[in-house]
Amino acid sequence: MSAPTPGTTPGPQPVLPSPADVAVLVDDLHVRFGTVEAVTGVSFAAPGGASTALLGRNGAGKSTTMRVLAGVVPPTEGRVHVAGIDVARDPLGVKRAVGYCPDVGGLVPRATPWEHLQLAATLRRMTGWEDRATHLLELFELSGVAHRTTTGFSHGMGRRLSVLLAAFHEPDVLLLDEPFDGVDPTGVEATFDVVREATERGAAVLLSTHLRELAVEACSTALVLRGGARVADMETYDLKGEEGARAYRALLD
Ligand SMILES: Nc1ncnc2c1ncn2[C@@H]1O[C@H](COP(=O)(O)OP(=O)(O)OP(=O)(O)O)[C@@H](O)[C@H]1O
Repeated sequence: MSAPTPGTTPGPQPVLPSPADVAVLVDDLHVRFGTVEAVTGVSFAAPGGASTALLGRNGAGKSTTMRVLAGVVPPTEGRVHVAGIDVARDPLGVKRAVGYCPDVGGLVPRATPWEHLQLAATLRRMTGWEDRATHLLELFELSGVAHRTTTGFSHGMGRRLSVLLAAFHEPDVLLLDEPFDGVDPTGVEATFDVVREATERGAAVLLSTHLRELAVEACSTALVLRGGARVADMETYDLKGEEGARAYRALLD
């Protein structure tokens, strides 16, 4: 991966591997909503066993890109393969293959966390899932509310449950959109654990956030978006500390 000098225009688009060789392949993705061009020709590849942060300001196109990867929003143009599946041809197959924590919503208000897990296990025909469910509820400190409906959950509790549900079935591609939004330090640490566990078993993790420091902690590489376009593709090491903060600001301005 390469990073352009901060403040300059990005270099040429990356040379992309074959979809069979990577967990996620995005080739010249465009997404338009009427006259709004949310994503304007983004290309990147994400391998299994690695975590990639999608960084950028509000409106940069992060969530739209994540929705395409989750099979929720179709690409207007471009080629997108997730876990070997073409999202335009088989969005349902993609939905089955990934674990997706959307930036908002996704929870059933009248269901408890345990019922969410039961439902996910049933839909995915999982057996022997109870120990993992119990472990994850403890990790995210949700054991005490496992049998309470999510209606009265705080924003942070809902976010923690959404991350937990995305990771529950150990997907080959884990998509976390703004997992740290409003989440306390315990939830942040639990999310780091889930990302580490996923990459250690060979999954690809894509994590969208505008929080540079947490992206550095959670991910090994970063894709920086601005105005729907890719402006850098770099090691998160280069975004560390004061120098990293300056480099990041230069990419956004
Ligand atoms: N369904 C939609 N209809 C119209 N415009 C949309 C829609 N979804 C996204 N957009 C527009 O596309 C652009 C990119 O939005 P997106 O949500 O992908 O950005 P983001 O980087 O995730 O921002 P944030 O950090 O605020 O979540 C914005 O201009 C947004 O208003």
